[in-house]
Amino acid sequence: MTALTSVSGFPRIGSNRELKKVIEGYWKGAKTLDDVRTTAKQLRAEHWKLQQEAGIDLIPSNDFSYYDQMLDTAILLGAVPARYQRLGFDQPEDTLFAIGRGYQGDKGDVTALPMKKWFTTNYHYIVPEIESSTQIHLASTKPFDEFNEAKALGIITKPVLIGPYTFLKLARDPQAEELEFDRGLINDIASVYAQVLGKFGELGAQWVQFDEPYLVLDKEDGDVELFKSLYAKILPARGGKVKLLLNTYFGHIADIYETVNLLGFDGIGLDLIEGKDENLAAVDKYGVADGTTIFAGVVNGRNIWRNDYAVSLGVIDALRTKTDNIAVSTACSLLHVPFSTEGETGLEPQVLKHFAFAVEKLGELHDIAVLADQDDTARRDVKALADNQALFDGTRVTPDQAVAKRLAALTADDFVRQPARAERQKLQREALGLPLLPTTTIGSFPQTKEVRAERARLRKGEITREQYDEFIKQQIDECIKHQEQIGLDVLVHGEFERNDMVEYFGQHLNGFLFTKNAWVQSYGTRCVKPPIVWGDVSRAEPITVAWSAYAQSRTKHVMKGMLTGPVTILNWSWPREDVSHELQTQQLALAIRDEVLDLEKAGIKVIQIDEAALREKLPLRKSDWHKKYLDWAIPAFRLVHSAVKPTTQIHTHMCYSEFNDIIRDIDAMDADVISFEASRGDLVVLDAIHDANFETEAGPGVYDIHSPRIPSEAEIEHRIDEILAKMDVNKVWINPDCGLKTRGNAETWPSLEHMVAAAKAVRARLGK
Ligand SMILES: CN1c2c(nc(N)[nH]c2=O)NC[C@@H]1CNc1ccc(C(=O)N[C@@H](CCC(=O)N[C@@H](CCC(=O)N[C@@H](CCC(=O)O)C(=O)O)C(=O)O)C(=O)O)cc1
Ligand SMILES: N[C@@H](CCS)C(=O)O
Ligand SMILES: [Zn+2]
Repeated sequence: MTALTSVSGFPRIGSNRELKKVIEGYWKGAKTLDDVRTTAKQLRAEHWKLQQEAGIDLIPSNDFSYYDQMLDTAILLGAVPARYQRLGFDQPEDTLFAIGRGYQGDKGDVTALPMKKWFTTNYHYIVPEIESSTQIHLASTKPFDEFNEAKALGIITKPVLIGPYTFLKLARDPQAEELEFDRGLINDIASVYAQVLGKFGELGAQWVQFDEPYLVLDKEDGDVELFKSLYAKILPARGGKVKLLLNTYFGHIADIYETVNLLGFDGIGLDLIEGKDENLAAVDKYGVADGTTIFAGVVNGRNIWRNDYAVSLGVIDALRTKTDNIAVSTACSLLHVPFSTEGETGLEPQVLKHFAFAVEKLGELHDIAVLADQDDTARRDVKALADNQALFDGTRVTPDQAVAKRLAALTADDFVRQPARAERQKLQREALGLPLLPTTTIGSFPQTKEVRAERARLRKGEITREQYDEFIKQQIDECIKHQEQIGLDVLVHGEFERNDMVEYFGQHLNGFLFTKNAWVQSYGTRCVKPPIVWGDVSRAEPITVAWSAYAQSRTKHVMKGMLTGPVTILNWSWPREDVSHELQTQQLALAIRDEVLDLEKAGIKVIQIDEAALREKLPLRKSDWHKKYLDWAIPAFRLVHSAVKPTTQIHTHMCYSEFNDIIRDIDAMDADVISFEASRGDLVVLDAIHDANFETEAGPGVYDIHSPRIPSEAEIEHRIDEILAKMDVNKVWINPDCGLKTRGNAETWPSLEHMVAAAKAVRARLGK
């Protein structure tokens, strides 16, 4: 019998981002809630049928979400903060959207719940709040409704839920530093999950999947106990009717595998891509309990490349020495890959044959499962295996010798900027003549419908490049005029010419390929279309120089150049798998270094090199931080800027501020200034800045740009005071959290006006 095939989760946004379009249409008043529900139902049916046709045995349900699966879980558990319930919406979707994106209208004024990165992905989840008054209970029928919906189509799905351990570890108590896992909360949560299992048993589900990616992180005191107490209560609820798959991904669970194995789950999902060696070693050491099926995650849910069947079969053969109960699975949800390669007519067939998006990965699961049950001799006759092997024989691209030569010629000095930072900071203060507490922004200004529409017209050939450039220049002019009017100190051009901060750079570099439609959900309805690293990377032409030079020519103020750094370009692209990330990042670093030096030549005195994704891709296990990442990521950043003049001020930006543990590594980037997000946790980062004697000047964001809310001047002044209590006033910059591209002009300008006024008020109080 062929091994079972299982999919952890499927993209829900739709082959043509139908879900995004209908929901955004609803928000604008152009679509009704019925339209949203109808599209959602059609998408679910379409996705289930696609998987059925591909021969998948365990097809997920409840992987669909209007906004985010973590938010759905909070709603399922009754963890909806009172302020959203008080809005009193009739329709549950309206409450859900208010939690996800905030609400300002006749029913009230609430900010959204905060978002965070979903482990090391570019997907953001909503961070649930559990207040002491929260009564955890089974509060929604969504998972059951979707199961029944599929059942009515003749498909018995495998419902998927975020597991209780991961939910609790990611939730927070708004009134406390840390969520207290007291017995009551653990019992209440476990009891809801037990009810869910029982109910699925009654409805006729055969398998239910609980996702516990948090198990791949290092364990803190009490974590293993928490996990065991939760599941000791949940597992008996199977009642012999339904099987429970404990699914893990984004790494290995070697440190808890023995415990998990002893608990008697019906299935254990292991990531055999990112956690391959450690997970295989754990299975080898502790074996597999009788009655447990290993869900072998061999099909990568985070890349776009074809699976190497020989490697996957090698993994399955190794597992077979321990158990015959194996299901072939995706290593994580396919949420993180684009929908299908169909329609990517811009790519040569010779290139496209190397790609597998979500739909193509279904075929791979099926092929691997069929091959897994054959011996070596029989496998040799299978065409699918021979065709697959051919993809991995030989070299795909001709190496670029010039790039290799340039890298080989680098010396240790190329990674060190001279003179030392303290000396540079003095020289820059004199050269730039900025006031105390200088004000600036992170780079982008609102990417309005008008800006995007003009770019769409250029793409369709409806306007010429000259007309488009003229339009962008007008946008820059207006943006500069406004910035001057409100009195910002360091100006930006606004990034109007960019579709995205990574795709745009890829479009100007050799070695990249682009898709038409390979969108991946980033948060809510927002998607990204990462470019693909196909060959060796070098700069094809100056990328931003003309725009920055134009902008500088329009003002007497300092105009900040705006670049994306090498680590972020790689992390938000689809990287090659035939060469290391380190090498690809170095190639990118040289390309961006060329751009930095050209900007300097063009008279740009302040250059920001965004490394928004540097913190995000920090390995999940601390033991991997340095040897697997920081030891090459930080030097790559230094390579980008080491050759500039002492008076050229280098800024960097990170959207994520949880870098207390790597504060010295951030300082070792040797930037002159860093700006970063400053939501709730950041007071802690300010302590770290203080304690570590952080050398880099810093701009902890003084207001949250993810919300349309306009912060008052007093509020920002208070925030600046909080910052000054922890930092040397001579090293503080005043800026928002992140770029303003997703905001509207209506809220952007008053917010910035308040920010500048607050900075001036504090300066006046300090007598400066
Ligand atoms: C800073 N962030 C970024 C991340 N990752 C990136 N790669 N880029 C980032 O900026 N990660 C963390 C954060 C938060 N994440 C995001 C992600 C996505 C957006 C966003 O605004 N996305 C847009 C799409 C952006 C884009 O590529 N726009 C194109 C047009 C694309 C399009 O839909 N075109 C239409 C036609 C145009 C029209 O008429 O409107 C079409 O093809 O049908 C462009 O500008 O040219 C989104 O809408 O999802 C923000 C933060
Ligand atoms: N310069 C970019 C950084 C975003 S992380 C922007 O302002 O949008
Ligand atoms: Zn940012």
